[in-house]
Order: sequence, then structure tokens, then C-alpha cells
Amino acid sequence: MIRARGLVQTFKSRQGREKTEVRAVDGVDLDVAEGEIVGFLGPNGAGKTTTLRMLTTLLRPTAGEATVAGYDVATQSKDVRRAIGYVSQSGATGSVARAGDEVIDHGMLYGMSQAEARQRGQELFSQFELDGMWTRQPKTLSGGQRRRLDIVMGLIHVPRLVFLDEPTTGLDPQARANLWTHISNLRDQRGTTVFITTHYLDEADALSDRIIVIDHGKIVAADTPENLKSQVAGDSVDLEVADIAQAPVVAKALDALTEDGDRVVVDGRHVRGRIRRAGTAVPGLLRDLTQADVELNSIEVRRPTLDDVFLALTGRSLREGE
Ligand SMILES: Nc1ncnc2c1ncn2[C@@H]1O[C@H](COP(=O)(O)OP(=O)(O)OP(=O)(O)O)[C@@H](O)[C@H]1O
Repeated sequence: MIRARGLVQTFKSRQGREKTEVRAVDGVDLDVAEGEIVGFLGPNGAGKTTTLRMLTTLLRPTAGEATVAGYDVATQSKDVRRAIGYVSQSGATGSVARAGDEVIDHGMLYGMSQAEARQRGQELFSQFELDGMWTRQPKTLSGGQRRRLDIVMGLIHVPRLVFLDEPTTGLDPQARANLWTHISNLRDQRGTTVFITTHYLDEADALSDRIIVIDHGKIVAADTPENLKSQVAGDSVDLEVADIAQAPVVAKALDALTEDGDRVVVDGRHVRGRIRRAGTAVPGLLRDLTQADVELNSIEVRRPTLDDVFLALTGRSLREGE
């Protein structure tokens, strides 16, 4: 459904008297299959929106090539636009018209008849739990309802592929979870391919069949959330000792269980490290510590998260700079 090879986008900018070139997207290859939900992740400024703008034909690539829904983004941009839905960060609904009328107008822009657009719009209102909102002005809707209306607009012409740029930013947890259900339904019930950018790791983890991570304009990982997490060596373990003098004993015991190259960190009373299969290793560790008369205040074991994956890949946390 999406195939990109060597996509590049450079921007020229001026700092004082010096002209500099920003390589916002720096040789990106992407493959997205029909019916997949793909989460496109990266920290601020990584190149997500710029990539999305090239794939949706809003920005011409400086170099490289991409086909979207079977059409070339550079030479067949009209065909690409007809085949896709695009819901931007800022949304499309802002006028004083009634929600239903905006949706019909939007459908007619895509060449639908008024009756067709009305019927499809009403179906989508019902699917996205917007019943009763048809005659309301968008500005009177809640944040979650407005984001759902944005998505309805992006789907009015029955695209096989929809791009959602940070669809849940600014929504409360309940509205986010509700939107996740709707996005999953799109794929499950209609087979729509979904390409979604997000800052939220839990969102990418919960929704995506596959995750593509971009950093400094380059793809640094592309795999299922499970495979990405299993690449990170082990679970993280945090042991808190009652007596700070015993921290070195705990550090030594934990160090014996970590992989070569993984460091054990002592931070006051806390001793932290990463070990494989903590579920089987930790009971033995606790037995040894008890025998050595070490008293622990607490123990915390955590499975790897996508943030650990990103940290392992780039040395930085995805959450930095948020
Ligand atoms: N029109 C432009 N002119 C100059 N630089 C730009 C322009 N658009 C984007 N950039 C730069 O390109 C880089 C990538 O920006 P982009 O908006 O694609 O990142 P992003 O991953 O979508 O970030 P965010 O999560 O903050 O939306 C950034 O360094 C940004 O400052």
C-alpha cells in the first residue's frame, strides 16, 4: 500500500547571515502492506510530519521515490489524493457550518453526489458514535467528538488508506481509548490500512501491527511491538536495600545475572540492572540475598517497553523533549 525508497526532504533556512540546510528526512525506506495498522513513532522534530506530507503529496520529495495506493506521489499526485484520507494534526473542522453539511461538502469535493455523501456521512456518524451531532456546529462538540468528526471527514470518500497525524493529542485518557477502538474497527470491519503518527508509546503499542521508528530523519527500527521489545535484552530490575551499606553486595549479586556489557547501577539505596527472564532468575537472587542477610525494602521488575527499545536504539528517551 505504501512503498518508499530513499525519500529525502531538505529545507533551507537562514541563521543570521549563514544559510543552512536541514535534512528533515534523510533517505527513508518504508513498506506498508494492505490492511496493516502502522504506528510511525519518533521524538519531536524527527521527521514524522515531513514524511507524511511527502506521502500525501503535500510536499514534493527532494529526492527518492514513493508509491502510495499504487500511484507515484510525484507524477500521479491527483490519483494518490483520491485514494487516501488524511487527517492532519490541526484537523479540518473549524467553520461555522453544521457538522453534517461540512461532511457533505467534503464528500462533494471528492466528486461524490450529495445523496451519496449524505448516506456515507450518516453511516460514519453512527460508526463513530456521533449520532445526534449532524446539525451541531463543530465548535460546540467536545475534543474527542471533534477528533472523531475530523476522522469522518478523512473517510468520507471511502479511502483504502488513511493517514492520521497525532489523532489523540490533547484528548483525555478515556477519549483516547475510545478513539483507539474506532481506529481498530476501521481495519477490522473495513480492511482500511491505517498509518498513524504518535508521540504516545502506549498508543503505538496498543494499536499497531507494526511500528516504524524515525530519528533524525532516518528509520531506526521497523517491526512488530513484540519483536521490538524482545530485542531489548531483558527485564529491568530495581532492588531497594534497607541498609545502604549492603548495596554493593546486592550490586554484585545482580551483576552476576546480567549480560556482558550491561551495567548495574547503584543509586543510593536502589540497585538497578537488566536481566533476562527475570521471572525465573529473581527467586534465586532473593534466596541468595536472604542467605547473605540482606534486607530489601522493595523489589520492582518491569518488562521492556517501547521506550526502552528507543533508548537502546538511539541512546535517548522518546519522552525527552515532550
Ligand atoms: N518548512 C520548514 N522549513 C525549515 N525546517 C523545517 C520545515 N518543516 C520542518 N522543518 C524541520 O525539519 C525537521 C523535522 O520536522 P517534522 O515536523 O517533520 O518533525 P516531526 O517528527 O513531525 O516532529 P513533531 O513530533 O514535533 O511534530 C525539524 O528539524 C523541523 O524543524
